[in-house]
Amino acid sequence: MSDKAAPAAAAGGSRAGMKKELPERFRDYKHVWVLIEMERGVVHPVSWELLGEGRKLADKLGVELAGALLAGPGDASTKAIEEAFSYGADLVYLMEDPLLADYRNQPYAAAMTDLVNTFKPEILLMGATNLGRDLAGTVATTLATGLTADCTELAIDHEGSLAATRPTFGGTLLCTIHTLNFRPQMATIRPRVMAMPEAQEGRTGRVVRHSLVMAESDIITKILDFIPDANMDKAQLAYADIVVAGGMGLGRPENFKLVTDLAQVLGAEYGCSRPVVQKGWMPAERQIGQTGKTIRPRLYIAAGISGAIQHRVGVEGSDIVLAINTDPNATIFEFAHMGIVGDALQILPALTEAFRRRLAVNRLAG
Ligand SMILES: Cc1cc2nc3c(=O)[nH]c(=O)nc-3n(C[C@H](O)[C@H](O)[C@H](O)COP(=O)(O)OP(=O)(O)OC[C@H]3O[C@@H](n4cnc5c(N)ncnc54)[C@H](O)[C@@H]3O)c2cc1C
Repeated sequence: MSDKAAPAAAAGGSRAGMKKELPERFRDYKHVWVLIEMERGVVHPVSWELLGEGRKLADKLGVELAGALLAGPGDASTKAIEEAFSYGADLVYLMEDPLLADYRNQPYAAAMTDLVNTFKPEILLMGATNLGRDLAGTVATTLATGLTADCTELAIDHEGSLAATRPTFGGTLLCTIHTLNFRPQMATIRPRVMAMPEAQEGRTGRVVRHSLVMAESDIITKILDFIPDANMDKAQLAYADIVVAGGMGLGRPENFKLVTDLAQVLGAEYGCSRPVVQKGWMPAERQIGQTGKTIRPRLYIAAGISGAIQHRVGVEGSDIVLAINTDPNATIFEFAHMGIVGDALQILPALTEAFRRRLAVNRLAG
């Protein structure tokens, strides 16, 4: 690692093979950037997912991939930087300042805007998290650039523009927005939509330090206290190893206890399909699918869920999908890895009991 500034462009000839020549005013804009979102020393995993995706975009453009890390002094930045390199970053732009220790829109937006104006990223990606959504809007407005929010897919089109896909009209359509005429081209991306990249141990890169020019007296918000986030379970659902979900096939709200019982025995998170939320049987943060959470667990158990496309897009990154459905022709069996044709009201409690016994035996066996 070094504190030297980055070279002007990556080796490999930038924009090779792209059809459109860039306007003169865009010539200085290089690199694909990802915000490494860190709060209280903990990096949000969406940052690594975006570095994995950013790597593909940067390779397509023939430019470098950078992480932008805003942190308070001693916020475990060294570990975060090493991880960023291992997940594909060539360099990390680091701003360390006491004003960046905890997220506040004003200093974070000032820091990000200054970094962008100084180092000119071509593409800037952030997670569609609470922090990312709040920050990206302010940064895009300040920079007078376009922002495609809540994306589910990213690509580089034949002109070398970012092509960012997101649901629109309440999820009834997917639209792809091409942002060739903006710099930086900004997008927020939903957690878990992109696969987690393989870490390459020992991979290293450069660190470029930059200072924040701001005083506490410039900031209109003050942090008085921290209150635990009542919605933390949302994040846990998206990143859970095992998820058990129920759909309309469960018939009545009381029957969702069969889902939560199995989830509890397996140490899993639980979720549901959209009509279940619309009926008020489960809270909205438990909805899985195109207009809910995207999940990528090792095991997804779907009980009484038909497998409509809007549900499927939220679960198809799961390693194993186990479907329980009375209808042998249900769509979910087209993409499930394992299926049980039968009544979920009987099968769920049977699975819960079987797992309970097995886990008890395992515990006794040490
Ligand atoms: C714009 C838009 C966005 C959407 N976004 C989402 C989204 O994010 N997530 C989402 O899930 N949906 C979403 N939907 C809705 C989606 O199209 C489906 O309507 C929904 O997924 C169906 O939910 P379901 O499978 O629970 O219910 P149903 O389609 O009613 O399916 C119930 C299933 O249960 C089975 N069944 C019945 N009884 C039993 C039993 N005793 N045991 C086992 N199986 C049984 C049936 O055979 C059937 O397959 C969206 C729709 C639109 C238009």
